[in-house]
Amino acid sequence: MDSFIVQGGNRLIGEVEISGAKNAVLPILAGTVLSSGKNVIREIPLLRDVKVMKEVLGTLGADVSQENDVISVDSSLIDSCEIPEYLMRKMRATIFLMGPLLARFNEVRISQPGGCSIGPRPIDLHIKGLKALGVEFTEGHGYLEGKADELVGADIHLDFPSVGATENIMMAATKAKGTTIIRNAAKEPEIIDLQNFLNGMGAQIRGAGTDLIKIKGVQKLESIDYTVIPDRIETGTFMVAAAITNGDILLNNVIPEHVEPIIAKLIEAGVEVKHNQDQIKVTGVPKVKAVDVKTLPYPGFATDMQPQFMTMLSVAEGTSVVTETIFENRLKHADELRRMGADIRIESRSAIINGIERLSGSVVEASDLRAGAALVLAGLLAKGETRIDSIYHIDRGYENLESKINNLGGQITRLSTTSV
Ligand SMILES: CC(=O)N[C@H]1[C@@H](OP(=O)(O)OP(=O)(O)OC[C@H]2O[C@@H](n3ccc(=O)[nH]c3=O)[C@H](O)[C@@H]2O)O[C@H](CO)[C@@H](O)[C@@H]1O
Ligand SMILES: C=C(OP(=O)(O)O)C(=O)O
Repeated sequence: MDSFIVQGGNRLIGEVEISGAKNAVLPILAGTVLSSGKNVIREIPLLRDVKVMKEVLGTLGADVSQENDVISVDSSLIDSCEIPEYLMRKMRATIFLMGPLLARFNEVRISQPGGCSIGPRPIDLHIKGLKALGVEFTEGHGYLEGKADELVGADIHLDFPSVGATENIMMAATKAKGTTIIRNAAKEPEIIDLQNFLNGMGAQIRGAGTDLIKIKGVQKLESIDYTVIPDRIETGTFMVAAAITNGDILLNNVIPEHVEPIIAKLIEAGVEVKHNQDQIKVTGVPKVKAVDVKTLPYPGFATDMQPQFMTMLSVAEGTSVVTETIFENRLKHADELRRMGADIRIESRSAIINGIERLSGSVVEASDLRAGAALVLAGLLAKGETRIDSIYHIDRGYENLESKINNLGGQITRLSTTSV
């Protein structure tokens, strides 16, 4: 397993190009199963999760090829509706295949998906929605099988605006008979991107981005050439990097509207943020001010930015409270930040953070993707050297993180297992 060695203390200054969004590209790649032709998806970020998705599509029978940031998926030869257990457990996003496979074959065979250790991540809302469309599920020997004579549109109320359940139901309903309505749907920008992608294939979906999505079933979906949106979490991570290193970073290829809650919190913390249509400039300050953060479904503050903010607030002026409401166990990075000297106390789902002068370099472990990103940020502002182990989590969701940071004047090196 690789590790990062980060030398702290450098100001990050310059320009960075934001990659395509992991959370948009994964359901979109799964959605290519819905057509029977050659699909081209552009601005693909080079991530471990994308590699896994390509492998899954290949196992189903698709012909998948990649040149730089463009992936072609010829889904005409897909002839299987079963995902092997070893692939299912590699990441959470394998679950996105459930809707498209059901739409295409009226059948699917999967096991529980894997993913970061941030608390239990049930799939009951996905199942409940798909059942409403007429799918019957049976479970046994670690596998879950779904079958339907045909998918029929339904009126579905989600108990919680789950991103994945909204996307799975949207994809399953594209070819269902009649109209499906999803109420209390998730409103994340990646859902709008999925709607745009599916409508480009000929689907009839309206309402993504609001809490009511209407899907009128169609008989056939065509292949498509589609470019995914930029990653708002990578964007936010670099914004925090500028803020905490007293840096000055111009972020290119961004959609400022998607990071409004992050911009608002940074400004509240005393950081200067300016933007035009597709660029954001963040200028840090010697010391940020304490702010309280509570994660909520979009357009609330993203849970995927909570760990990075915890790093920032660990050196803020004053006391901050960070409350995680989306995932049950997503405060583990507090333990690692404490190893670096942070003063953080956990009370239930909140972290009470007394800002200290400076973190100190240490050996820490990434427990999940964003915890890993938070530790990289911590290493950048710490005194001395920080070693971050288990960075395979970070590779799931950040394209070339070390070279992007080094280009801005940071100092990160990757050590492979043999040299650690
Ligand atoms: C690939 C992808 O897009 N991942 C994102 C997606 O994950 P994901 O789609 O898994 O997140 P959800 O919105 O579904 O989960 C939010 C909450 O709902 C619960 N839940 C979800 C489904 C279900 O059937 N039952 C249930 O109880 C989860 O346990 C969690 O507590 O949205 C999360 C919340 O913004 C982000 O952190 C992830 O980065
Ligand atoms: C939790 C995350 O992703 P996933 O849902 O793919 O595990 C994340 O991106 O922070």
